[in-house]
Amino acid sequence: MPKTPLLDQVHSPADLKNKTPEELIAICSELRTETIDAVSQTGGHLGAGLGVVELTVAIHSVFDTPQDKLIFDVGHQCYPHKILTGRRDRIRTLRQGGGLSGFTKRSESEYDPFGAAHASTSISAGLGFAVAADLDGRKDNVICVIGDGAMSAGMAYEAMNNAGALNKRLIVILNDNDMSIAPPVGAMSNYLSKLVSGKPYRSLRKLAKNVVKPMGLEKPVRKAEEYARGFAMGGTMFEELGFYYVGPIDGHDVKSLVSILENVRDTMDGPVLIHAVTQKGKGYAPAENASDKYHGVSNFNVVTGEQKKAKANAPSYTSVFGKTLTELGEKDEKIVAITAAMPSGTGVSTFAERFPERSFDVGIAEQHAVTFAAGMAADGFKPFTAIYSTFLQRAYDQVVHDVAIQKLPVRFAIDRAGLVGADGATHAGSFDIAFMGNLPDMVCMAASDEAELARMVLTSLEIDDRPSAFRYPRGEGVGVEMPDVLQPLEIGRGRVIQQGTSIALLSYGTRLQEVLKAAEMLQAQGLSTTVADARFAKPLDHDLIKHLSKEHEVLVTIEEGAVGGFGGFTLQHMAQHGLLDNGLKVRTMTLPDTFQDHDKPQLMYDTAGLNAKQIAATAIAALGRGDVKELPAVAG
Ligand SMILES: Cc1ncc(C[n+]2csc(CCOP(=O)(O)OP(=O)(O)O)c2C)c(N)n1
Ligand SMILES: CC(=O)[C@@H](O)[C@H](O)COP(=O)(O)O
Ligand SMILES: [Mg+2]
Repeated sequence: MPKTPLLDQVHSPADLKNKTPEELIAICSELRTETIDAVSQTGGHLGAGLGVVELTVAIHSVFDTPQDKLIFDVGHQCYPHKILTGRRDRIRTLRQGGGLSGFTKRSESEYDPFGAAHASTSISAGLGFAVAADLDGRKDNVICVIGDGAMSAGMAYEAMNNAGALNKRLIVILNDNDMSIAPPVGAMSNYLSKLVSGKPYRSLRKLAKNVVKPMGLEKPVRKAEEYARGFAMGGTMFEELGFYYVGPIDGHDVKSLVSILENVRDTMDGPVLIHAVTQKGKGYAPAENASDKYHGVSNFNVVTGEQKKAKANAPSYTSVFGKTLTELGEKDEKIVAITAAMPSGTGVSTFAERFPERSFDVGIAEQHAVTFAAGMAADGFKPFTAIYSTFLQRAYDQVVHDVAIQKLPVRFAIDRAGLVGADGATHAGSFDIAFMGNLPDMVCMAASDEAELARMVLTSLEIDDRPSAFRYPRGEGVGVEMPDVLQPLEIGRGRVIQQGTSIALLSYGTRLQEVLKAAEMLQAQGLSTTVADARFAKPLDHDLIKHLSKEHEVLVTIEEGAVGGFGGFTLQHMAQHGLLDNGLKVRTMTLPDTFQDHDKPQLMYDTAGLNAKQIAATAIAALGRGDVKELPAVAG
């Protein structure tokens, strides 16, 4: 454990009050060391937190949190904040089962007034707090810390548009480190760079003049001054939106930060945007020098920065998607790939290396990504929109209104389907089976292994008269052999993997491996078991379902998705076609109807009851035969 004598005396933000600038600088240094040491043991998001150490210390020393509300956008940069707000003793449990969340979370601390993990929500939430305080007659300060990447999303502008009009007391700190997960993209990013490069950091003296004075002026005079100042600055978009713009300032100069924040706190009467320039990974050489600035890391050696990555036994699903799409792209010039700020996370980067002109990183803008794809599809292109399941939630109206209703052939590559582990409930890909499967004309597939995924990419390419989607999980494939020549799947046809007579296990997605293990357990009990891979949740394979229903005593569906998904679709079909009328025992195994906290995926699936033993136990319990020993429904 690093030596941190000053930080050891900080038990809550109150202990940061009345410190000298020199003491605050020393605390920042210790806080940085402590953050690095903790994440070296737990893994997690490191670069972003290192970039906001000074901001975090300055904010907590100036404002009265938790009465004043500090809202971190995304929340992946909040580890230093957790250390300062009474959670230091658990900081080495970050992202571990039962431990601290890797994001801000209301249930974890009163210092986390608003939970996050998806980007660009902070200004909206902050404005909500500001208005609530105002309506209650309280003078709380509300401080939102939002990154330049998160500033690319429409929600941030919707919020600023509203905030500028409402003119409430709201402080937005734009943490501009010129990085998203990948290098930031878009005109806004270029604009911020121009703002930063066009002016040296504003000195404290100049800022004092520019911040304190105008804020003390009467409103009409202040307006005139703002215009004049806007011209001097070249005019900032933020000012046009009704924010008082302060910056650019050095986000690592804790002394200046404290002065500026005090000024803003004591003089503002409307929305203020403080443009702080920071460095992602600041103060830790391996992070500063890494191309991804250590955005997300596994455990690592603090001295060398070397990350301890487990050896891969099979290619990841993401890489199989990226590689397959690139191969298909060689033969079909109409294929285009779209990512919303996750080029490497989705494997679109592989396609982009080969076809830069046909790849589009649109920034953190899932809604736009989907409608942008719809536009291209309407004009004869074949867009693959690769978005994590959890982030696709944000673009649901675009999926419905811009794609599905117009029956446009947008292909949705839904990565991170199912439970994702350490990122927890906010990132779980739980809902897409249900929310995509209930859309007319949508073709929905789930890969059970990496070879199946490759075939689904091709199948999706060939579906050119309506939208289609295929889902696959985070992490490694199963290690199956990849086909030399890809064959598309027949739409709406599943496959029987092993034929039995008593129990039918109908799997949708990568639980198939657990289902096969469950089948072995059942066979060992003398229960003849059929295993089928549904492949499609829409259209359902009616013949397969009929066969399974008619030829077995028990039918169990298994999926890595929330209630109302594949099992629900299957049950509804069976009910409407009389397949439930003859005593068949049906069980649907889904994720539980709860938001599951972070843990190792295998353990989360245990809690969800979706591992092999639990599948076998469910089938046996449904069978209800006295001569068959019931299995305990615990770890598979
Ligand atoms: C809606 C949504 N899309 C994508 C992501 C994935 N994501 C997490 S952090 C991040 C980059 C954020 O960049 P920025 O706001 O600049 O913060 P920094 O990491 O640079 O501090 C992205 C794209 C997300 N959390 N939410
Ligand atoms: C904070 C965030 O949303 C991302 O950084 C996310 O943690 C990435 O997850 P993967 O590691 O699955 O790409
Ligand atoms: Mg950034």
